Amino acid sequence: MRITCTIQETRERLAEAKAAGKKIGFVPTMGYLHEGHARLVEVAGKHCDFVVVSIFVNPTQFAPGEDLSTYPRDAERDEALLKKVGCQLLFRPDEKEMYPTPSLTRIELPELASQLCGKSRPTHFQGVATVVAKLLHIVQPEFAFFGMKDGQQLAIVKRMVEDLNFPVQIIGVPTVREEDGLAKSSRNVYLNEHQRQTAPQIYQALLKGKAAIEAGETDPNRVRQIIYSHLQDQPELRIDYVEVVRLSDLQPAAQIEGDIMLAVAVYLGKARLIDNLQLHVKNSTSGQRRQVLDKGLDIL
Ligand SMILES: Nc1ncnc2c1ncn2[C@@H]1O[C@H](COP(=O)(O)OP(=O)(O)OP(=O)(O)O)[C@@H](O)[C@H]1O
Ligand SMILES: CC(C)(CO)[C@@H](O)C(=O)[O-]
Ligand code: BAL
Repeated sequence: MRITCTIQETRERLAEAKAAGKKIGFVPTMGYLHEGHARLVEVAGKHCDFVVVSIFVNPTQFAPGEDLSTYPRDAERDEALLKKVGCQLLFRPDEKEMYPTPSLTRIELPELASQLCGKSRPTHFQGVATVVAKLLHIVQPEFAFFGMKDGQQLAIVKRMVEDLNFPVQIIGVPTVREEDGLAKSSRNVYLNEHQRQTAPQIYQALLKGKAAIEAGETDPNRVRQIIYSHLQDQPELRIDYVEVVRLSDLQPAAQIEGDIMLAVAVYLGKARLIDNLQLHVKNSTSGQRRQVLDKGLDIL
């Protein structure tokens, strides 16, 4: 695995790979890697023959008062994990390399970015979209891989790429979970033992919402209420939001039909945790049971 810290050297390595006919897959991350990231790299490796991972804790997606300065970092462990899972190039720029001067260009998708996490993190997705655009321009991959755990981020990146005709296909990868259902996340390290025991209730709440849909619930507000009250029963959790939205535009779903997302954000101790279920619901027309499918890996 090669490691680059500059954009120029990254481009040189990529030019060599492209000249050798390699198909480039890209996995952008903020480091402190876990099995969720490893899965993205493995999926990328199955479909591409040169996998690039970036590690950059992007300051512009953190608001003042958020956890930029305490965001967990472990460069050596990250390097070892990436070598094991088959990354060919690790791009690890510092802030000066990515922002030699403050960026005066910003990419905004206000209709998508103001929903869900955007209500408590109003500048977050502008930072994400802009840095992802920069990274995609630097790496110019054929495929880029993002986790479905960050469902709003995935929807925003997909839409940006479509609207601005980036020559890349964005692939969503299903959420990797701990055995007890908690979505793997770098921020889980903020949880103390007791909070860690409570955290799987987030997934349990989402599963209750899904079970209600499977049992025939047709009212999105009722599904939302079921998830909400399960979370409310957990004394340590503070709910940021519970929403049932359409995946296409992240607007509240008017009905339980088609591609929808049950999405949750909670505060638990020092951590703000998000999770979601992305479902495809096919309502029956002639008395058959409704079909509720988990949306899987995007078809490549
Ligand atoms: N459990 C997971 N399963 C699948 N993909 C994941 C998982 N966790 C993170 N990812 C994906 O890895 C990529 C990099 O994410 P990031 O480095 O922010 O990790 P994270 O664990 O989500 O961190 P954070 O705790 O800040 O949310 C994103 O595309 C994200 O969706
Ligand atoms: C996509 C990303 C690397 C942009 O900084 C970040 O938001 C993340 O790790 O999900
Ligand atoms: N994976 C999301 C990055 C963030 O919360 O800043």
